[in-house]
Parts: sequence; structure tokens; C-alpha cells
Amino acid sequence: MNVVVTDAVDDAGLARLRQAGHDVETVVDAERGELLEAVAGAHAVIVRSETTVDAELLDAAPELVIVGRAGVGVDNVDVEAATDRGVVVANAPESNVRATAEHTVAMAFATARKIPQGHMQLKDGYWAKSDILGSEFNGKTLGVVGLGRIGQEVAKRLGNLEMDLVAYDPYLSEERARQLGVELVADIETCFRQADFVSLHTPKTAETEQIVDEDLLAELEDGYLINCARGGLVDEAALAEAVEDEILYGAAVDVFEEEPVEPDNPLLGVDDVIVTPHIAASTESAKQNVSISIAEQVIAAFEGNVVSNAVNAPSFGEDVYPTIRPYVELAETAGKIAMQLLGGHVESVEVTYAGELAEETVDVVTASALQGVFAPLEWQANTINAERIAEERGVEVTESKTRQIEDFNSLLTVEVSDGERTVAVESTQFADDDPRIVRIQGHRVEAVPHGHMLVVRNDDTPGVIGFIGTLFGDYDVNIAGMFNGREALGGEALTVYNLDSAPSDELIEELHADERIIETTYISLDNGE
Ligand SMILES: NC(=O)c1ccc[n+]([C@@H]2O[C@H](COP(=O)([O-])OP(=O)(O)OC[C@H]3O[C@@H](n4cnc5c(N)ncnc54)[C@H](O)[C@@H]3O)[C@@H](O)[C@H]2O)c1
Ligand SMILES: O=C(O)[C@H](O)COP(=O)(O)O
Repeated sequence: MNVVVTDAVDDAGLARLRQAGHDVETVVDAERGELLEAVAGAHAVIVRSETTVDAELLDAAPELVIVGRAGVGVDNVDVEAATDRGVVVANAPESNVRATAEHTVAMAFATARKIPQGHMQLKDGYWAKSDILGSEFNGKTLGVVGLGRIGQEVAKRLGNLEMDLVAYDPYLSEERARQLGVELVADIETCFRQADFVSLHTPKTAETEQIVDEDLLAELEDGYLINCARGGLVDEAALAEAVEDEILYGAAVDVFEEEPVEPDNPLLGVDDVIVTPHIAASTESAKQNVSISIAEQVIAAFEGNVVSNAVNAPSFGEDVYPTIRPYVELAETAGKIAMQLLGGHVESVEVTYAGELAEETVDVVTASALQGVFAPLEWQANTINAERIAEERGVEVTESKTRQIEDFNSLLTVEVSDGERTVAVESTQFADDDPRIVRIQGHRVEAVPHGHMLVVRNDDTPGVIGFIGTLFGDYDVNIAGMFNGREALGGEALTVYNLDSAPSDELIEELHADERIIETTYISLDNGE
């Protein structure tokens, strides 16, 4: 597979990709046209914050499987456009948290004690001892906007300096904030009003863009603003003015609306706005960590495994993964079988989890079942966009769970309906991840979901199975396995045949010609030879 790296990414992860047999090409600082050419045959593109991954770039890379963001923020990636094209977008959310938190603390110290100002003046030959007056942290209040991974680490570190902690984060529970010793406030204005230092740690979204404006800065009177999150969260002109006019004592900024920063950026002209060139994550270990983390995501995508840090696919904790992992592929298979038995038109899909599986986070399993259901309809269906495809198609999706179960530890049922007829395929994993279809339309079977399968419904009368077996022999189709189930003696039987090759149309026709045969459905699974 081809991996194109468009920003400076540490070699640790790239070496891992090469070891896994992939070609890695680096095209840092390329002109746009050159970049679009470079990604033409790419199966993965790895970026940092410097490359804009938009619809144009995605269209220039028709083979693309995954966009790997070697870092946290994905605001430079058009995630929706990627989702529409079935491209996974993954980031490395854990890898530079400490580096960024530490830089934020360093920036807080630097602005509070005017370290860069003193440094510059001294280098210029001026002893500014009596001009520089700093602020202490102890007894002051830190306001964190966005108490996520980095915000929490910053709160912990500055909390140790005897600061009181408040935070504004509408998506965080009060309980979690309490555990962190942080008072959660109801709105961002209160956060700015109560704080002496405000540190921003939200992602840049439609909701947070320009969230810090002139009015809000006025609430932080005689305080400091630190932004090591994203440019675009703050009205830069308003911030420059607020510091210039001494409404704020100072500000520390690592990220800018436009990067690299133009020389006329208003923040550069104000002494008490200290700046760094987006280097909060630039430590040796953070760079190695993000590189390795994103390489692992890319390899997972290439190998068809779940990309655990995908931002446009259902995600789940690492600890849950071993339990649900075997069901991800099985769900897709069950979805495919159910859909092929239904015959193409689907109105609703119900995915039911029973037993131990019902205790897990199963979003990705449901998405995988949908991927199987939509596989014949939409060549580009995958776990990322299958839910969206269902929505666009008006297909009702239901997920249900029950702890009650008989015979198995876990049971996964995919039921599809065209409004009149419903087909249910029940499946489970035996020991050592050995998948089985255990019931089709209520008929107990024990079929291996693999390769070429023929599902036959027939009258449960003597000689039918012999007839079918002989016919397969006549057509030189070898039976690899056979699983027969019936509801009641003399009623209807359902048999699943695993075949070594696809049955011909003539064979199927001959089967149908026999009055004892009610229905036959040939099912082809991609995982077959
Ligand atoms: N300067 C750098 O080099 C650097 C490095 C790493 C991360 N970052 C940036 O730091 C930011 C935080 O990263 P993180 O890993 O902590 O992310 P995170 O997802 O763990 O935390 C973000 C928090 O913001 C909260 N949030 C979302 N919308 C909000 C809103 N409208 N108001 C208040 N809170 C809101 C979320 O609930 C969440 O708790 C991101 O913007 C990321 O891109 C910058
Ligand atoms: O979101 C991030 O991870 C940081 O902003 C770091 O971005 P970078 O990889 O461009 O340094």
C-alpha cells in the first residue's frame, strides 16, 4: 500500500509502516498542484496541522482508505467529505496531551512573569529590573474552557500551584469535574469573570469559532488569556487591543487563525502578548508518540481491522475491543446473509445483542452489520458511512440488547425487513473466535459463514438431501460442509451448504424444478476464496 506523508512526521511511525511492507513517500512543503499529484495513488495520507485535506485533495486520491492526523485537531480535515467518500479519518488523541499541557503551563508562567519580555530586553542590552512586575498563581483562579484531556492536565498542574479551579465545558458531567476538584460553571462569561487566568482547550468547531470576542475579554479584566488550543477560537484583533489597552495584563498564544502567521498579525505587535509558533506538541516524545500512534491506525485500516481512533466511525475503549472484535466481522457477514436472503430491498434493520455481548459498547458492531446489509447496494458502504447511508435511505435502524440467552454466551442477530417479509440471521462466536450462523429464519443450523453458501428451504421428506447431494456431484460442485435444521418432523427444513465453488445457474434451476424444493438462495461472501 502507498502512504504519502505531507507534513514533517517523526520517522518512528514511518519506519513501522515500512516494516509492515508499505511504501512511504514524504512530500513536505509541496505546492498544492504537486501535492495533488503526489496523493494520486495514495492509500493513506498522513498529515499534521499544516496540510488542508479538503474535497479536492480527497478526490485527487481515489484509492484513499485513511487520512491519518498525526496529532489531535482535525479541523484541517474535511471529515464530512471524507465520510462521504468512505475514507476513515483517524487522529492520535492521547499522544501529545502531556506535551501540550506542559507548554500551556510554560506559557502561563512566561506571560505571568514576563519572561520573554525580560529576556529580549536584556539581550538588547537593557537591564529592565525595575520595569518588570509579574503576577503569582497562588490564590488566583484558573478558568479552563474545555475540560478535556489537555484541559484536565493543565488544571491538575496549575491546581498544584494553589490556584482555585473553575471550568466551562457543556459536555462534561458535574461529577467528573468534582472528581478533578474543578467547579463547573454554567456559561463561558462566568468562567471569564471568575478567573484571573483563562486557558482555552476546546476543539475548533462551528460552536467554538471566535468564541472569545471583545465582550468576553472585558470579563477577564486584569487577567491573562492563554491559547494553546486552536487559532480561530479567539478574535485576534480584539485580543491584541485588549492587551494593548491594558484591559488584560497579558496573553500567551501558540496557535493562530492563519498559520504560518503573517507579519502584520495584530498579536505580533503587542509586547505583552507572548507568542510561540504552534509548538505546544513539539517535544521529542510527543512527536514519536503521534507518529507511532497514527502508523498503527493506518496499519489497522489496511488490514481491515477496526481503527480505534477513527473520528468518523463509532469508537470504543481499548478494553472493550477484545470482546467485540470478533463480532465486528461476523456482524457484517450476518448482515450480508440476511440481505441476500431478503432479496435486495430493505426497509428496516434490527440488530439484537444477547448475553455477554449485550454488556458491551456495540456501536461499531451495529455499523458493521449495516455495512453488510448495504454491501450489495452501495459499493462504498463501510462502518464509517453505513449509518449515514441508512439515514439517507430512510432505512430504520434499531439496536436492542438483552441479557437473557439460552445455549450460547453471546448471540448477535441481524434482522432485515422489506416491510412485509422479515429475515433473521442469528450468529455467535464459538471458542477461539470460530464464527457460526446458528439460526436462519428460526431454523437451527450451525453454518460456517464463509465463501460460497447455498441456503435451501425444502419439504422435510426422505430423499431430498440425497437428491441435492447427487445434483451437486453431477455438476462437479464439492460440498465442504452441510448444516440441516428443521422446525418439526415432516415440516419445512432449511439446509446451509458450504460449497468449494459457486453453483451454476443450471444447477440452481434444476434444484428449483423439484417440487420438494421451496426456495434456494446462493450467498457469496467476500471472505471466500
Ligand atoms: N497547540 C498545540 O500544539 C495543540 C496540541 C494538541 C492539541 N491541541 C488542541 O487542543 C484542543 C484540546 O485538545 P484535547 O485533546 O484536550 O481535546 P478533548 O476532546 O480531549 O477536549 C476538548 C474538550 O472541549 C470541550 N468542548 C467542546 N465544545 C465546547 C464548547 N463549546 N465549550 C466548552 N467546551 C467545549 C469538550 O467537551 C472536551 O471536554 C484541541 O483544539 C486540539 O486541537 C493543540
Ligand atoms: O492538534 C494537535 O495535535 C496540535 O495542534 C499539534 O499540531 P501539529 O501536529 O501541527 O504540531
